Amino acid sequence: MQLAFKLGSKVKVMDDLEKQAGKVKRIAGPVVGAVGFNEIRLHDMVLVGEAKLVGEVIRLNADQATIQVYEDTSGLRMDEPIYNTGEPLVAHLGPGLMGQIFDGLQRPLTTLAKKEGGFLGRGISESSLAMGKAWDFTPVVKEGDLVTPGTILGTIPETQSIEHRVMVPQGISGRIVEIKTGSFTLKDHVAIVETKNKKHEKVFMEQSWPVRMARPFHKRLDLTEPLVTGKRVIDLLFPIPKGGSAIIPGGFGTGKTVIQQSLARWSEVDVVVYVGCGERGNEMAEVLNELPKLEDRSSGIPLINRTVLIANTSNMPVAAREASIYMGITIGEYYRDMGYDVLMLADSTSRWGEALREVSSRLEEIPGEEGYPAYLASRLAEFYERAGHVSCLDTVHPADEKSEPKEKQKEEREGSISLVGAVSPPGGDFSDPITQSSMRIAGVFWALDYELSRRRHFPAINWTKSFSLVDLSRWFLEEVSDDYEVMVKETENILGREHELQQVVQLIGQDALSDMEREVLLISRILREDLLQQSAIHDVDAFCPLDKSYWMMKVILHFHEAAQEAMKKGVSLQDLDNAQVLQKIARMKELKLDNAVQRLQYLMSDIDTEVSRLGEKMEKSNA
Ligand SMILES: Nc1ncnc2c1ncn2[C@@H]1O[C@H](COP(=O)(O)OP(=O)(O)OP(=O)(O)O)[C@@H](O)[C@H]1O
Repeated sequence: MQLAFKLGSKVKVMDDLEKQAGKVKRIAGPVVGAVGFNEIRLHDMVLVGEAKLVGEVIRLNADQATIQVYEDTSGLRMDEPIYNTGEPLVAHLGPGLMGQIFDGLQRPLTTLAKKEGGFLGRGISESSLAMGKAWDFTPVVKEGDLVTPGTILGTIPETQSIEHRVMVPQGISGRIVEIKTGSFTLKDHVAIVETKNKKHEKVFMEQSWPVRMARPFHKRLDLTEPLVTGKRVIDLLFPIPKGGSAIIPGGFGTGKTVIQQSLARWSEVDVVVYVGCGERGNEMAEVLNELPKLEDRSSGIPLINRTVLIANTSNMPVAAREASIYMGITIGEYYRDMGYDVLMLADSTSRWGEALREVSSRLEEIPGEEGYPAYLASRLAEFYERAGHVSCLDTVHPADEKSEPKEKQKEEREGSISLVGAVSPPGGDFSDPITQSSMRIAGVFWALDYELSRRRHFPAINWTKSFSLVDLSRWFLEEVSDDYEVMVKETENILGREHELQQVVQLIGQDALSDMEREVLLISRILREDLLQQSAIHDVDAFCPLDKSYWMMKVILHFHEAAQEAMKKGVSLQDLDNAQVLQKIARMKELKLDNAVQRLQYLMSDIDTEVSRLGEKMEKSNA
């Protein structure tokens, strides 16, 4: 019997594989035990049963293989065959990824939905990338050039926003003996490389990579530049560096999804990979419906042109959630290797951890904290460590510039992948193992607060519980202002003082505070309401550039300074609280971006004028 299956871009005829098929001997939900393989390796991808459900070997024990099945195993019977593909689970990487919606196994959901109708059955196979589509390839190397893995051979206009850079895959290096130009499909080769031992290797526009393995790069670079998100509370107080990782833990309805969506829309990155992992179907449907409609801030081009979506809802088999995270990061790394800044969003890593827990319990492993496997922390670390700012693998060494010193020939190509993982701890309790383990690994922690979200303070990032461990002060100093750090420290101090003073008020009452202390409460309220609160749906305020954020903070602190000076001279807190400029401060958020900084600078002098008028008024009434 001839069987064929299609996964990724490959169609495999299974004649030979059938001879070495194993047999189902144990079924426990998504975990299947099998025997009878001639040859099988850990992490080999297998097709289970007559339905050819996709699975992966996760344990080998004498002649027994344990398989994690990524599809629903209902109806699977004992002794059904299991075919070993002999390959690990790979991501198929090439033009056509942008704008796609995949499942965790990189099956293109939109194409399948058109083909199969609304409901997708089991064992469906479909090419991840459109194999028949023609792409315009323009070479950037010429015959005779020496190339190594990672060298860019040519470019393809993949979408309006992304120029796809075709790279030499791993394992091929040598001299270009043929380079094509024109329109080709993924089945056509675009170059031929003659290797050291005179073998001619064809290079295609598509390559594959095992999802569980990090893609290689030349070297890791320091994290020195912030990833500007346009969210004031993040950019000013808890910045994430380009190539860094952050977690957003938060209870039900605290705004995890809204933050992730606005990060996708507004962050200064070239490519976004959004992995919806184990979220409710209707929530995921909302994301899938809304993201494609959004437009890019600067270019106005639909966001979907630079976004890849991976959808894995809570009603899909748990094991597939595990794969979706790795699939997402591998696609992200591929674009990083082209020299892009990539942002990967995972919503939510808790659901991913739950999948690990479920599979681990079916494997009868000794449970760790709260039933999670003992390797939870190391798996999370492996995942977050794939974030980074890197110098990409080798670039071109033109044949005709042999005399140039080697360093000169190498043009450095840098790329970054920043990771943001939402965590949904049960009951919003941050002591759960996933929040705790992720917190230890990620350098940035944006703690979402139920109380703040209940008071409609969005983004509900709690400023006392959140942190950013990365020092980006030098960049801010050079790129924004030399008093940037002082301003941020002062803002943090005032917010911290408010917390202490509130505790005093709760214990002893308002009367226990001096006027100077009440002024601190006034300023902290202004900081909270007029600086940190920022609606994700406001026309102007949804995105706040760094210079506007800085000047807004500076204006408030300038008022604070002026108010304190005036109070020392006898101006009352009540007069300051009623100052006209406070209304202007409250409307700073709405200032249009084109002249916001200038208007904020004028506001600084308005503050001086009004506060000194209050001083004069007070002197007159005293006289
Ligand atoms: N930055 C924001 N600006 C304005 N409104 C917001 C913001 N963040 C959250 N909200 C409001 O809070 C609601 C809940 O947010 P969201 O769905 O993101 O929470 P969640 O934490 O993802 O919830 P779940 O636990 O259900 O996944 C939103 O529908 C919106 O009304």
